[in-house]
Amino acid sequence: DSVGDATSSRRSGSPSSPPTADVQQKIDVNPPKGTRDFPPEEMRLRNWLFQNFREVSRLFGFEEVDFPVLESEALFIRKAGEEIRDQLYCFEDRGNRRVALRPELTPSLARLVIQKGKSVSLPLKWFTVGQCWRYERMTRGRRREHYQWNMDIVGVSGVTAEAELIYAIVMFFKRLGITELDVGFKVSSRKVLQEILRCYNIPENLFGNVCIIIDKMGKIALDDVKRELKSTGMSDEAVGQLLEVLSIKSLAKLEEILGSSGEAVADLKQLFSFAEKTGYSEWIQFDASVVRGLAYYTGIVFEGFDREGKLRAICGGGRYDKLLSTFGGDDIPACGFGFGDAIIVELLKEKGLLPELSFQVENIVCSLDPDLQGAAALVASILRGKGQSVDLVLESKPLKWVFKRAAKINACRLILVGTSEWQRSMVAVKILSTGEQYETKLDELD
Ligand SMILES: OCc1cccc(Br)n1
Repeated sequence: DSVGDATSSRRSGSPSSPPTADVQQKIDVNPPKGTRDFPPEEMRLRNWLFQNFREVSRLFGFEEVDFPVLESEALFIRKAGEEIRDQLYCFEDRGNRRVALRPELTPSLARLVIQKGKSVSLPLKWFTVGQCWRYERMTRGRRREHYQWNMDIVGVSGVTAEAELIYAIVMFFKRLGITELDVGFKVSSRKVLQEILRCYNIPENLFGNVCIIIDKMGKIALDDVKRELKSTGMSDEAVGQLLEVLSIKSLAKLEEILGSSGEAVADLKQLFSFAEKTGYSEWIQFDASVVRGLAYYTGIVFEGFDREGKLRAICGGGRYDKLLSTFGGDDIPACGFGFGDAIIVELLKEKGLLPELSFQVENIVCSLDPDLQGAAALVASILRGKGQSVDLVLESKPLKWVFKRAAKINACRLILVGTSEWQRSMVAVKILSTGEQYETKLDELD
């Protein structure tokens, strides 16, 4: 119906004004605030990064999926006061539907899993790399879009799933030359919070809100965190005890406080044991203050951080066992993570690990005689048919211009279609790195 809308507005709306002869007011050539263009050099880096996302996902046996950037707004409306809600890029479309540019990918994944229902066998291991949006007041000058790599495991209730996800990210870091001396993962479980809140008879329905408030620790003043916690109805004592537990950095200490019978300690001990056995325990550490800022996490949560503390969280994820059922789906356990494309590039720059990615074309083909432009196109198509890249010079240009362009596009070979050679079904070849040149029959050109 959007086409109809467009047409109807043209039919009923203002007639398009005839093209004016004078030069139009120059348009703003910058992309919208908070968004980025990807010119060739930036696009090469982005493709390199995404290729690494995809290769790690392949190594772990995950299948690629994708969803619309535009989703029903309802998918992201959660009561718990999350930042992601405040910054939702949402609007009413021409069909009077409330829609939003997705701020994250997990709700879309949950929607698709429910939609697929019994037609998909569990466990599902899906990954995606997708652009996500937030409408943030530009006062903070932050981006409004980024690309996120997500890996999700649906249908596995044990922490082997979280261990697998964290290990996938460890392998990704290793591929890029980032080591455990550069980054680490803070790991905790929302069940720690749950067990504390139960001790203080805090109602379960406040759980999400309390998590969101705690996630602000370190981002807003501690007194403001305390005030927000009290505003949920928590007593001073409960707030004090909660903050005390959240400062715990050792699993042994946590076990002293919570005992060893609870699920929180059991899950975390198992996760650390898997990390030990898989060989990445030096990458992870327990930190009770990690809760993550999304209301739907129910168990293990983790976030990647740079040990120099210069950057915001590099990635983050956790278990969200109730998300599918809150959407009306079955009660299926799930966990996953999101990994943004911007912070990692800042880290790579910091560490001097940005790759050198140059553009290269194998052949530049040109004819010096305008009557042989067609012949040059034939030579190009023969080479392309053999899987070789060709920059075909499309206008009659002096040889000096051709050599300059050959250097610019990093061409390996220059193929010249000249009048005398062509009459003998030959072309001239120049290897640009060595200067070696020779003639060859067209059908022997390889
Ligand atoms: O990490 C939160 C987020 C979501 C959407 C867009 C951007 Br930029 N950042």
